[in-house]
Formats: sequence, C-alpha cells, structure tokens
Amino acid sequence: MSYAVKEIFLTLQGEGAHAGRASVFCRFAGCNLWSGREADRTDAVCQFCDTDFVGTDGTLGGRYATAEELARTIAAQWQGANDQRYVVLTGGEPLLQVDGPLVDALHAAGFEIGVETNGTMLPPDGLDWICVSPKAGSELVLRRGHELKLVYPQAQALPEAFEDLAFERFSLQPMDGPDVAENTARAIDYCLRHPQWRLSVQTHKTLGIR
Ligand SMILES: C[S@@+](CC[C@H](N)C(=O)[O-])C[C@H]1O[C@@H](n2cnc3c(N)ncnc32)[C@H](O)[C@@H]1O
Ligand SMILES: Nc1nc2[nH]cc(C(=O)O)c2c(=O)[nH]1
Ligand code: SF4
Ligand SMILES: [Mg+2]
Repeated sequence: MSYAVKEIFLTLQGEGAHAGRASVFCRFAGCNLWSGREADRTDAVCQFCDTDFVGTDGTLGGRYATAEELARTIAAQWQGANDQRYVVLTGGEPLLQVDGPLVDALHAAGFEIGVETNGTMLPPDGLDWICVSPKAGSELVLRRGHELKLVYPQAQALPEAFEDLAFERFSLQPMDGPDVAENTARAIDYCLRHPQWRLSVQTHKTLGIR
C-alpha cells in the first residue's frame, strides 16, 4: 500500500522516556479521533491536539508508493552513526498506516522503531518502542507496550485507570494549551504523590525545535 505522510524531519525526541534522543520523525497524515480541521475540534473525540497532521504538504511530505521509498527518505535524514539509527512514527495516528512491510523496510535500513499511538488499534509486529497515549472517550484497544504516556488532566481518563496495565514506563504529560501552567503544577503534584508516574515535559517546545 502507499503511505500519506505529512512531514519527515530530524530532531530530538522531546517527550517521554526517550526525551533528548536524536530521532527522525515521520508524521503520517490523518487521525481517527479528529479530522484535523479547527471547525470540527469541539465535536472531536480528541479535542486538545497540538499538531497539524492534515495533508501531505510539510517537509518531505507526500504520498510514498512503497515502504522502501519511505524508508530511503527517512534514512537520508539521519546524521549520526549507522548503528544508532532511530525513527519515531507519529501523526496523526500512525497505526492507520504503519504495516509489516514498513517495519521490515525500516529494520532493513538499520532503524530502531518507536511509535506514538492513541492506542485505539493494534500495531503490526516488530515495533521496538510502543508509546500509547490514551484519549478519554475512545476505546483503549492496545493495553500493553513499552510506555504509557497520559496527557493530564483528562477528567474522563484518570491515571488510576491505567496504572495496572502492562507497560514498563508510565509518563504523565501536562496538557498544552491555555492552562499549561496549571496543568504542569497538577502533574508535578500527582507525580510527587504517585512515583510510578514520571513527569514528561514537552522539551522541544521550550527549546524551540521541532
Ligand atoms: C500528536 S500525537 C500523535 C500520535 C497519536 N495520535 C497519539 O495521540 O498518541 C503525539 C503525542 O502528543 C500528545 N499531545 C497531543 N496534544 C497534546 C497537548 N495539547 N498537550 C500535551 N500533549 C499532547 C499526544 O497525546 C501524543 O502523546
Ligand atoms: N521533538 C518532538 N518530539 C515529539 N515527541 C512526540 C511528538 C509528536 O508529535 O508525536 C514530537 C514532536 O512533534 N517533536
Ligand atoms: S489522537 Fe493524537 S493525532 Fe489524533 S487528534 Fe488526538 S493527539 Fe492529535
Ligand atoms: Mg508533537
């Protein structure tokens, strides 16, 4: 199948357990929890999204006909040693498009593969770091993985609902937006009282990188 990609860029992973790690980001177009149009935001399941994932008009965006072609473009962005290649598949919702052939092509190109997903669908086999970020009002289908990264607060998605799931790492990420300062203070307080959870700040935003 072909892949609709919004943008591809080299940056530091800004969030979660791998924050600070050099990564090629591949942002897929489209999401199942929001159309991406501002006019639809208040009717969407996921209403706090900070990302433009509509269309294929970003850096190196486009429709990639094959997994090999997409993997080649991702590999061309990497600037480090070949044995440290790391790619983060995100979106939009990457699991709408990520499939076995893409996993194989990225592994063949020497990449360790991370994915950022809303957890509403099951992934193909072979992903190396699965970060699930549950959204209130959606069904959490993917209930195991490496990292559970909860945007906080969400009134209908309390941390307690996820604390017993089979993840290695539990991250609490303050919801960006008009209340980010208050949300950050509340997340800090929660992590202090519940050390299973680690604070994840969106470092790329304060650093001014993508
Ligand atoms: C844009 S999403 C794309 C991947 C996937 N659709 C998902 O939701 O996990 C990437 C990450 O940003 C987080 N995120 C989105 N909007 C945010 C916001 N306003 N504040 C904090 N994190 C946010 C998501 O929860 C997810 O962990
Ligand atoms: N630097 C950087 N780190 C990120 N971690 C998750 C992101 C995402 O949008 O999925 C993201 C992003 O957009 N930029
Ligand atoms: S699920 Fe992810 S990409 Fe989709 S609207 Fe929510 S945060 Fe944005
Ligand atoms: Mg982002």
